[in-house]
Amino acid sequence: MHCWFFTSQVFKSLPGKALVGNSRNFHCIKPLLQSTRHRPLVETITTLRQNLIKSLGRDSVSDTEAIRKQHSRDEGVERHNHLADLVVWPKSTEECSIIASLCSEKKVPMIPFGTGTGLESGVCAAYGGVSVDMSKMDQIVNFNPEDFDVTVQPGVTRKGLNHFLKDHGLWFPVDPGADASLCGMTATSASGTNAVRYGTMRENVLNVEVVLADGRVLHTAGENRRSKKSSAGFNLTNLFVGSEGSLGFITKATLKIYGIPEMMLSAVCAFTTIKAAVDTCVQILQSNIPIARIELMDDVAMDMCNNHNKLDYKVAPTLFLEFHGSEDSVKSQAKFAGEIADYNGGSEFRWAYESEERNRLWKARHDIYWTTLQSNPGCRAIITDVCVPITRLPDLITQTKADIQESGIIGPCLGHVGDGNFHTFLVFNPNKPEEFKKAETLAARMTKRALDLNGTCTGEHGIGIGKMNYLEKEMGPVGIEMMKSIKKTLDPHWLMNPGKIFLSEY
Ligand SMILES: Cc1cc2c(cc1C)N(C[C@H](O)[C@H](O)[C@H](O)COP(=O)(O)OP(=O)(O)OC[C@H]1O[C@@H](n3cnc4c(N)ncnc43)[C@H](O)[C@@H]1O)c1[nH]c(=O)[nH]c(=O)c1N2
Ligand SMILES: CCCCCCC(=O)C(=O)O
Ligand SMILES: [Mn+2]
Repeated sequence: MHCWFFTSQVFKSLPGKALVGNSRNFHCIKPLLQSTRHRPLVETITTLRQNLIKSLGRDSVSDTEAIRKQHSRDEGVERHNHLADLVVWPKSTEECSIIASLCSEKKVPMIPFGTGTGLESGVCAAYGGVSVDMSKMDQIVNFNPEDFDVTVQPGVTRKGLNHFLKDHGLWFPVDPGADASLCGMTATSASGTNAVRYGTMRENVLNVEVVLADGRVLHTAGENRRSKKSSAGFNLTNLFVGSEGSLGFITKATLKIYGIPEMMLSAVCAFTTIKAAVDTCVQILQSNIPIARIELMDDVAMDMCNNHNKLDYKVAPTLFLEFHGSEDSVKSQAKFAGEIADYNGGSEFRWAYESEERNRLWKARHDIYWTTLQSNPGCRAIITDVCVPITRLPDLITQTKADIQESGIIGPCLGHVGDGNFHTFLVFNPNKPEEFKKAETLAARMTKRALDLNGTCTGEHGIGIGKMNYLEKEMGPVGIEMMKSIKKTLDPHWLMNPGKIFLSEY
């Protein structure tokens, strides 16, 4: 198996089991957890496997290498190739609780697995252990259309839920580009293009059921509670939003849902400079137009988007906008936004009412990562995800663009400018370490800039392994210490998804 990894330092093989697989230029993109943790011993895994089969049935447990590989990485750039020792599929909260108890008894790591569309290596098996694939728990367990809430198990994806909801004139608007599991989206505090109007997962999760590392079951807002708001004690629900599998298994999520708007109007508008485009975004938001989504794609992204999708948009910094509401309200919102765009030199406005045309436009935006890779065959990309206060965005993106242009690296800038959150895809050839080094340096410089501008290293993709280094700077020592003391309370043996989020254990 040819696999390649990159390092700013030579990979430190972990104590315990030898690394699986041979590879040229074997490196690791980030220093793994500096810990004395060992992978589980073979005999421990053998006994655990027998106990799991006894409890769950043979069809719910696998140690096949191909299945372990499939569960040991996500859609982000590869950071190492350690494999989970086992993969299990719980069919209920009770079975998930049994898995947690059996693994805890043997002190074996557990990694919740949703649909593997994460980007920061959140599901990879840094220290072996058991990958717990939640996909067989795939029911919509409680639907209250009149109260605008629904409760789903972890195998339900966002498109699956919307397919169910649409016949009721309802939808769930948080829309990462992938068809991710809703509990995985909860675990990474995911977001998407609709966040400007509808918020992120953080604002749309009312309650979660969690199986803790020792098998206990927790309902973070109280069992079956689904009020839109509550001030009853600590907000345990939001403790698990963004926990990235490090605090427990999310086995149910109660979500806010919304009426499908009477009308959705999309528009595309080109600008002469990135600054003009982003200034337009800031002014639209400051004018309090209740815009649903506003996304930026720079000239590099537009060029690849046109070529890949046979489109003919202007190759220039472009805003993708969408307005939701009654026909009158949508038209007046669009008119006002159009005037602001004109003021900033916007041109080539193209409107789309029909869902087919709108979906085509937004698919081009959602698929831009794959478009970038397919436009640069054989390459990979470091994906950045900084988020800053909206007024800081124009300068940050302009400086980032200048750095990328100076570096010679291909690096489209795009994303959720309505939230102050944007991405670059810093493309590099895996056989040219100097390109990787440039991409990594650009990512580090951009992230430092965002942190210096009172922002964050990750607006929506989470920390995983990819951003462990940045979290320490972002949160400071007391913040990290507080997070670890919470983790120690919930997972005293550090068994839930070890090797992620923190550079060191307790
Ligand atoms: C093409 C494309 C486009 C996008 C994105 C990906 C891709 C491939 N993403 C990233 C990704 O879709 C997002 O991080 C999802 O929340 C991941 O959900 P999965 O179910 O795939 O989780 P996945 O299986 O990848 O796991 C992610 C993390 O959550 C944990 N986890 C998963 N299920 C859990 C459960 N039931 N209980 C506890 N922990 C659990 C895992 O342990 C891991 O740490 C994204 N993201 C975004 O926010 N905005 C965006 O716009 C996009 N766009
Ligand atoms: C497969 C990687 C997707 C890159 C970034 C996805 C995202 O957050 C977005 O497009 O927005
Ligand atoms: Mn995004």
